Amino acid sequence: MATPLPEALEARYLHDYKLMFEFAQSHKGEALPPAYALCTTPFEHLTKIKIDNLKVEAHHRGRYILLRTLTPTALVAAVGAVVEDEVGNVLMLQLHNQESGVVDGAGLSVGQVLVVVEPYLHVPIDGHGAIRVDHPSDLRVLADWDITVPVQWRRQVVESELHAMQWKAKGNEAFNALDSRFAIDCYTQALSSSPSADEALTIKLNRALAFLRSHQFDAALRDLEAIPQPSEKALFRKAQALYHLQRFAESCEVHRVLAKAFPGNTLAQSEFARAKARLAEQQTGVFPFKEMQREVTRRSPLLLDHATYVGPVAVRPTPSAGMGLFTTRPVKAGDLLICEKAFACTYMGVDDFPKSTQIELLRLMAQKLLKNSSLIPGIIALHHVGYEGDDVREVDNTPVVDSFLLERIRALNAFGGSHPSRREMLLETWGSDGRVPAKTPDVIFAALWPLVSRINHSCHSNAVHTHIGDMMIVRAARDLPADMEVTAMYRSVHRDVDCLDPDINSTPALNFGHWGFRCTCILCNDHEASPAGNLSRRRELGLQLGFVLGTLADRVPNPTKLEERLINKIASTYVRPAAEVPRLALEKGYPLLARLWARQNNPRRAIECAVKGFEALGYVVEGALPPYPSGGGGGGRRLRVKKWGVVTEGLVGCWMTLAHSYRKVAPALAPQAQEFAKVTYRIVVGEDETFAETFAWRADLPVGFLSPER
Ligand SMILES: C[S@@+](CC[C@H](N)C(=O)[O-])C[C@H]1O[C@@H](n2cnc3c(N)ncnc32)[C@H](O)[C@@H]1O
Repeated sequence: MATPLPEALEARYLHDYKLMFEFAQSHKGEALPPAYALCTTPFEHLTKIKIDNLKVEAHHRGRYILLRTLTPTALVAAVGAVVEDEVGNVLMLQLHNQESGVVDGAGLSVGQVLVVVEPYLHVPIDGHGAIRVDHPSDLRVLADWDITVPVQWRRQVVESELHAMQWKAKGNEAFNALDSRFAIDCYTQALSSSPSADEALTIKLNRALAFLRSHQFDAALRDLEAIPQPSEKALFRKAQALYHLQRFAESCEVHRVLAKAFPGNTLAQSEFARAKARLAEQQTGVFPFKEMQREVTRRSPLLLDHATYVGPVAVRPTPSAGMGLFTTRPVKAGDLLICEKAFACTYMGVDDFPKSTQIELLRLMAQKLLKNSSLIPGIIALHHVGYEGDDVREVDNTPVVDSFLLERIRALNAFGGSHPSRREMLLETWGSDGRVPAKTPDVIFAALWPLVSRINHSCHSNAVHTHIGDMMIVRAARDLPADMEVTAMYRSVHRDVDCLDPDINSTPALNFGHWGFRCTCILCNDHEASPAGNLSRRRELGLQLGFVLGTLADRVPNPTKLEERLINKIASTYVRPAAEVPRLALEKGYPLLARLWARQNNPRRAIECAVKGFEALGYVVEGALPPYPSGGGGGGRRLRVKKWGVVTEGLVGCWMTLAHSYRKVAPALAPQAQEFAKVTYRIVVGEDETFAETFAWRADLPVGFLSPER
């Protein structure tokens, strides 16, 4: 018989429950404990231990502890619950990286029986002690009928002789009550209660649906593939499982069979269309970018339903930076190299506890892998120098994954950020004058894009990654030959004023410590070779220029000699030519001056400044400066970027200013300049489908849209 929780202890539980929240507060933001191995010993070889025998900060290898929750689980920093052992000793349980069923909503209910294998009693310096479970597979949530559950802890009477179909009915009931975990347990019990062949098929079909709902797509497929002559439902569910595993070609194959056999299934038709759309994206790299941009201003969380496209790139070893990404054929500036759906992605409000996105991302990664072990090899192969972990994939016939290994992978490979890339670009071009979509929420995201994570860093990168929701887009930032290593910028150290301060004991190149490398790009090398006096002067003048330009931008433009003098002084702090070492300190100066001259109706000065702006960032632009052919036809004059420099958000507006000014003095060059604005926009925003609508706004301004026909 089930025993109720002892009433006499109620007051104490309440006290402990309160304690739990205090405990959670004291663990908030606590770093991970030292890495420890997950339990790889089969359960049958473990022996039981009680709370009283646990030693502080010890991992009790070869042991397990049987616990019952006295409170519901609650999520504060980690998931916590008060638990007791069989003799009524009480302790906190602190769970990490567990599935949503444990984390969300009601979590684990009161009276749930659990096993923690090889328990670890962790006592942080200033906090309360707890059995801490970092590896999700070290926690086993027991079904009521599990033989390990003591009789007095059983919550319901389970007749030992239920028939398969009675278990199935129980499973259906749980499924309808949205308890997928319990439903799966019941169906599994049904399958081991000697069902007839036909009954087994129905049970598997039902269990597959419960697996689908709890995102266990591998397990759903296993059940469905065991059905010899798949029914309409079986085919539909199989197509769904394959879709969610991003196996779109196979999903379409199954849909084709389904459509032929059951042409009247309209839901299947629309799902088939969805799978075909994903397959087309995967194969062609053509995405509905405009719609995606619209979606991310409307939706939260910003998770999009799209495929991953791998363009002309491949992962290969590099001479000194581990693996890297290389082009497989020549590409042009702006070409799409990758458009990747995140493996896992989490968003939080900017005011949330800053570490929580990282903690949640780790949990999502762990859960996705545990639920779909076919994905484990691809993720654990990612860069993780510094922690090896055990290479055990399965214990007691259940997939396992080392949380500390995943944490290392997260730390070295995941990206985080705030604004969507388009918003960054809009802010850069228009400032905060209302052009930024008002509804775009301020969020912090953290996500893992496994293929993009193979790209190594360079401060002068030849590719740019941008994102729309959880889709990461990588485009070439200059023309690249075949077999060239693709690089991207992890962190913009050369724009960070603090990094440029020679008095502070940091140089840009050293700012990659967390990733374990020292950057040797041309910018970092030049920075280290530059006299300290030049660097401090550059920083000081840069701050002055920022201030002057900031005030100018807000009022009626009136460029003066002051800005030009400051810009020239900054230029003189660089020793090597800009075509070799781009001058990032001048990133904003010339483009803004160009814009101001254009507003002053002085196109020639505007063109001069815009071109200087490109040159300062390492560009070699041909055909841009006078003399221009007379007669307005342009005489076949071509504007040509002979060499691309650093691609920045601000340069889109600079190209538009150039186009605006050409309209007055060399009209044939205007559309050409605008085309370069579009390529630059494509690189820094990820797509150019929203280019026209962005620049149609305030067409009268020097950075407004020009050609009415576009
Ligand atoms: C996101 S991973 C990049 C892919 C990684 N090279 C791999 O083997 O999968 C980041 C790691 O790559 C290496 N790395 C990235 N950029 C580098 C650079 N410029 N120089 C040396 N190592 C670099 C560092 O070990 C860094 O921790």
